[in-house]
Amino acid sequence: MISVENLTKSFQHNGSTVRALDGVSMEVNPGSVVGVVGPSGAGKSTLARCIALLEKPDSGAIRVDGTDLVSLDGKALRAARRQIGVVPQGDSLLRQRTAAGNVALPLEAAGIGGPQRRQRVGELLDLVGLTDKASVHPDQLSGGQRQRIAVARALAAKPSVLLADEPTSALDPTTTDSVLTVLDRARAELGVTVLVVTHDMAVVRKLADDVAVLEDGQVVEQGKVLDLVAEPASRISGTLLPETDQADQLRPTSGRHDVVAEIVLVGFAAVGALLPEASNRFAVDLAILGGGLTRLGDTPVAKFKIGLTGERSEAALKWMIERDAHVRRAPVSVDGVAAA
Ligand SMILES: Nc1ncnc2c1ncn2[C@@H]1O[C@H](COP(=O)(O)OP(=O)(O)OP(=O)(O)O)[C@@H](O)[C@H]1O
Repeated sequence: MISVENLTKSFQHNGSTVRALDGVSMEVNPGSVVGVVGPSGAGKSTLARCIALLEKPDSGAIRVDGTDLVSLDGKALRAARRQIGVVPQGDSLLRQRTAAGNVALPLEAAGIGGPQRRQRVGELLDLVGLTDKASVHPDQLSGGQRQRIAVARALAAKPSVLLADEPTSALDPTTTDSVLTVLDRARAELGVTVLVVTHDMAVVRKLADDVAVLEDGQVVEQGKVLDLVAEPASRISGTLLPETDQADQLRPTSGRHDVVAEIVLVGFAAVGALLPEASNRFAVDLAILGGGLTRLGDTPVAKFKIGLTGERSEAALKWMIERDAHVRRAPVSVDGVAAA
């Protein structure tokens, strides 16, 4: 478990103080993929650099299994750094070295030689799906392939945490997917905890179990992605789920309903069965007025604006809430007609 506690970090810039981290606390569960998101300048990279022990915070603690890494120096600090593999922002491979040579770098630094090194490099190239590119130089690789080699290099010293700073920036969606697949494999096959700093919500959508949203150096939201999307007021919900109002514009004839509500359904069972079952069980007509279905990781998640018509509409809605549907009521006007 990594626990970041009340981290602060300021920089002097043109005579003024920039507070890059302003009391950041977060918990990272072992073996999870955590997305750190937020606008440009929010402090994401500074947080990543502090966790990677490349930057010393002004105050606060970074505990890994109870040990505060901020207080370490010398040999203990170098040993702690090896526990954290870093995929730096941008193109970080050495041009004059082959793909295999780049992956081998941390092993050389650790004094691992000969057959052991060759075997480990082979395993890592296999993990990132680039065995056939072992003797190719970075210039002959695509942007996505270069990033996958950077991931392999970051994993070479068998770290327990992999930290990737904007690993998919400047990549097209297909190439982004290939890099995300590699990060997912690192977690699944090596049990590595993955922390991804990104401004790209597609990364959170496809990969992250947990997310922390940074703004002006502070964490303004954090938690499990599937929990946060169910909270209507969460920022994550607003960005990751289909927009119900926009879809409404395509369907202007929402008409009169006894109850109008916005509903979030998480998981196959809820998405597939809850609405038809409620309609049947309570003999209500159920219209979908907007919204849609998406996937977060492997989990289907739906957000619909629904209109219920029939005497037992309220009971149907209550029944769905009891079965873990997350419901927000639409404003209802005085004559009982739901405002569209
Ligand atoms: N070495 C530095 N010297 C001076 N200011 C810095 C330094 N590093 C970061 N900052 C400032 O700290 C703030 C946070 O920067 P940081 O790079 O951590 O944000 P970010 O969320 O990663 O942004 P981006 O998405 O644009 O990379 C910004 O105002 C930035 O200008």
